[in-house]
Amino acid sequence: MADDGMLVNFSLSDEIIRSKPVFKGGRWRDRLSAKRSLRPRQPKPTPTENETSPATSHPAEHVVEGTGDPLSRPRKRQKLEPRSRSTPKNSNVEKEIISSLFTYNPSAQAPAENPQQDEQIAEPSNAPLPDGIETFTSLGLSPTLSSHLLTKLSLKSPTAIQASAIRQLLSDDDDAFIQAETGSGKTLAYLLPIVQRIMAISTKRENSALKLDRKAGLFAIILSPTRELASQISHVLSLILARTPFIVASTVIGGEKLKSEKSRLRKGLNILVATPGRLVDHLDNTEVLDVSQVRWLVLDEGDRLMELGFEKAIQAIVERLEKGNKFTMEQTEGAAGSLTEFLPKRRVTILCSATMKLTAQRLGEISLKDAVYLKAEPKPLSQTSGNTSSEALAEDNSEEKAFQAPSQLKQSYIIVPPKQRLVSLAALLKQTFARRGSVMKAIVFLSCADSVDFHFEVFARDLDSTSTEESKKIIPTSKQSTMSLCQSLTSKINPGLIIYRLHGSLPQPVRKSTLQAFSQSADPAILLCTDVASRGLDLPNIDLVIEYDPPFSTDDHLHRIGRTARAGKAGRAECFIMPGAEEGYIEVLKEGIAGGKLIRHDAEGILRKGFAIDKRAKSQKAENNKNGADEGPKDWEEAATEYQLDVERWVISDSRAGEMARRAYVSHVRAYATHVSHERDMFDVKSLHLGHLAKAFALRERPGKMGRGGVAKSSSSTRGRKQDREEGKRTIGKSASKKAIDVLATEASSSLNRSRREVNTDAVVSDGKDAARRTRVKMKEHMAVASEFNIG
Ligand SMILES: Nc1ncnc2c1ncn2[C@@H]1O[C@H](COP(=O)(O)OP(=O)(O)OP(=O)(O)O)[C@@H](O)[C@H]1O
Repeated sequence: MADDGMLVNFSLSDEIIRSKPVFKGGRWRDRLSAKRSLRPRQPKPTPTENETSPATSHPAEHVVEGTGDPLSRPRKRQKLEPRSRSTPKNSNVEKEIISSLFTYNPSAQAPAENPQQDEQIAEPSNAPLPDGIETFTSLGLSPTLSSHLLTKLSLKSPTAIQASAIRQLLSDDDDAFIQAETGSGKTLAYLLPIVQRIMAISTKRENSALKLDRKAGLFAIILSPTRELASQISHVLSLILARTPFIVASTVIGGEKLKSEKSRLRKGLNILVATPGRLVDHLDNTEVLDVSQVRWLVLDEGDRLMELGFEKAIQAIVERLEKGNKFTMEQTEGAAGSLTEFLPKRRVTILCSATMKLTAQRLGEISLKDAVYLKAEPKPLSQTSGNTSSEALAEDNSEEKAFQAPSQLKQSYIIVPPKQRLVSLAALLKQTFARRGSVMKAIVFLSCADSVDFHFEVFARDLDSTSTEESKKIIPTSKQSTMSLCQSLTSKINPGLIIYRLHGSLPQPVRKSTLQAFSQSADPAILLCTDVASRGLDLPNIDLVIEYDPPFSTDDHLHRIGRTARAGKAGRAECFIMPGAEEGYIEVLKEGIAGGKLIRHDAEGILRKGFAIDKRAKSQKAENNKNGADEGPKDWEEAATEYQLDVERWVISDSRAGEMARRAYVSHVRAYATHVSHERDMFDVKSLHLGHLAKAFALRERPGKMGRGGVAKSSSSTRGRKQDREEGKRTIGKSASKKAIDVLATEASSSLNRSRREVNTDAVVSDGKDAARRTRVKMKEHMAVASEFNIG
């Protein structure tokens, strides 16, 4: 198999090399063949510098692996690793042969677009309405609540979706389907009318037979797909309820002992924010949880609830509420002076989603009855509500509008060949944070937890010149840490850059504190994360979202980029695309753009800017040159190469780093195989150039063993290592590697299907304590998988 520019470097340690065995006895022919079988194979002669092909990459010559005839490829150019800053000039260290970042890269097929597009920014589409159109009071909220929103939350006027939802939910008891862009204020759109109507009881309580307090009954349940989102909703709720301490809200979302949740439920509460699995658990096992008075069931991030396999759990919850609801229309109608006079006469279900997917529609079918479809549009408000959800869905589908992002969000993509991915990400981040104050926070989405961990270490790594002892004292880097100084990207101008990591495999308290620290950070900060942070999270001041690994579905893309440009603010999003089939995704990205245009960037431009050698560095180099010291990089290409080599050396010399890199690589390839089926022609794991991709993980060879377990075991025994190496060799062959990918793809999808099935069935069918405990354990296990791979 041609390795296409990647050379395999096996270095055998002394342990591996044994003394030659002596063969005695038997026939001489047998002894000879035994000796031969132990003799290592002679490597193919390496071409000399003179024999190598020219360094230039010619698009016409390039053959993408798996699609062309390897024999017709140009011969590989081998590059001798340039001396690093830390390598003395006269060192005797053997020069390594490595593949160059800038040769044999596939070229983009998409034509370059007009660079002037950068200038265009559309009017915000998710901002609060301009003064004078609507106020919270004009929508029917009490002056007390409205003035609280203004003084404590600085909310002057509602957004379009809030205007239509608040008016509807205050005056009618119909079910509702709220669909609006990310960052358009959907949380307050459903919370405010609920709180207003519960508060109304207290204002009239002189007339009422009952007193409104935590024991008065549980009136609203809000379901969220993730704990993070549930905590956020609960936080917003606590802000709104700050002036009404007699209304009590709480959460049951797991991550703490069931006992403490039970004791909170026992004390009584009026609004409950929950994750579906945990709520089912309590409905089954916590007798004090009385749902007989529940008037509102909110399903936030409806499509995500379905994607994570909560359909059966939600069905079970809906059934329990129907069975448990003691109040009837007759009881509540005309019950003047009673507590329930101001509450809905029937249970109202509200489904919320930024995307209109079939899954959300299915959830609507099982939970909504004749729902009103509420949508924020630039149409007059009178036209935005009033449709039934089914009419509206039909209308929406006929438009075939998959999704739309906020119009002021500046969206771009960058075409990066696989070998240059790591340096391009580094360059983009360097460039982004080059000026203090230009960008405060950026989120980088990656495909899997292992990749997040690896890249966190890459960027947090201490490079000789950029970190001071003083700064290291402030934020130490430890193996367990989710936060560190971003030492390999900091510049003298922006020395306080901090990097965070977040994924579903971290313990819940760590996830919570990491998000909190990132949100509250006054310093510029980068969050590396999986899709666990893509839904519903409202993190302040996110200026840039980078999709380093493309999303697993277009909906995920919308939610990821929706972490910026919230509530009318500006924001930028950049999606990494590899040349070739992935370029088909550009058209999909264009579909999601309401105003403005999709901007194209190329790796070269980003690398040029990110690794530009400034004047000061140039004069320093000249000085070094005079003194006979290392010259350092001459231009951006060398600087980028040096950055790459530095990471590669670290991965080679530090066994832990090597293991992380291999794990990240294998997990990434596995995750790549889980793209939704209708997008797999663009994201086909079988068309990945595995050798080039390895370079993006600072690996000079692709990890050989990609089957079960993913990474070659680091066995300490010589036999084990040899065996691993041999197995590795086997998978390096073309057909073997294809097989390995097939295995990965099958493993990934079957494990996800299994997770989904088990979550679906076990979450609900839990009879007895043991079954419930088993369910919890399984849910926990599988939801971690689900959230990482983002089941579509
Ligand atoms: N009327 C308003 N005026 C100004 N800011 C608002 C208003 N309503 C909400 N916001 C702010 O907008 C941000 C986004 O709100 P929210 O998280 O509810 O959006 P969302 O529509 O649920 O987004 P997503 O779909 O991503 O979950 C929050 O920071 C919130 O404080």
